[in-house]
Amino acid sequence: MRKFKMAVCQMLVTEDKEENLAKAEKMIREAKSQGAHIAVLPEIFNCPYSRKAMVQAAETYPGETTNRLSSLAKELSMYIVGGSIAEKSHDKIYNTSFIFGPLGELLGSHRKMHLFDIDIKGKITFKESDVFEAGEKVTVVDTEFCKIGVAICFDVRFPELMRIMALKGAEVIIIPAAFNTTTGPAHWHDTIKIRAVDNQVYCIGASPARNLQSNYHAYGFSTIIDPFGKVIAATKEEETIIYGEIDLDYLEKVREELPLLKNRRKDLYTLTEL
Ligand SMILES: NC(=O)CCC(=O)C(=O)O
Repeated sequence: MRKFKMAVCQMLVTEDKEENLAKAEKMIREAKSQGAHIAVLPEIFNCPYSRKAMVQAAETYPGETTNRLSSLAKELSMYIVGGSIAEKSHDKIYNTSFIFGPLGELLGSHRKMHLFDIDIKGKITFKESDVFEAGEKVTVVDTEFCKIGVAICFDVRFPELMRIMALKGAEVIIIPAAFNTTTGPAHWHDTIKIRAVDNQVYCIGASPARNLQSNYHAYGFSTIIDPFGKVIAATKEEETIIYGEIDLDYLEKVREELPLLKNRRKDLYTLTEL
């Protein structure tokens, strides 16, 4: 199939894990009823984005959250990009996205590679590395439609990672994220857009809705951008689902008409991973 429908579930995440899992399920069911083939959840969707909550909610794989996502993917016969959760592995915790196919099978998982450690004076200080270890591999999964790259939030700021995914064949890059109200307005829209334009991919940014009861105020503004940089779906802070059609023939046309990937000077520069 050269065209398929993507749903981004911008869910409101609360302190109640069961409530979050039920909300995710409800939104994914709604996405399916609207004809979506792939549903995407936001970064850390089963608990608040805080050190204490993430440590408490951490689960091994397989575990409660991933079992539920896998069963739902199978029942609905759809792809689910499970945002991310705190994944416990041995004595470490990772910020991990689990991706399930329509048989409920695990297609891949991405452990956030770049941890969100920032200190913008008087605005926002966050040290994700107090909780998480960084992941070490680039994630591109195969689906019946195309290859899909998955990276998590702060990862999107590293253009080499996005380029490697495109060079590994990704035509869609999905970014479960939770930008904040300082860097969100400044960088979220432009960063997602330029990653789509540079790599001539569909770029999908999936945020939680903004919860003013929580200590960390997610920016929201989930979006789907096409390979020419056009916003094909977007929202603001509220809880909602956005939908967009991914058209692989259009992507091919953009790549033919504006041949960026083809015209790289590999004789002069290269990425060492490839
Ligand atoms: N959860 C995150 O990685 C937040 C990233 C972010 O807000 C940024 O500015 O980058």
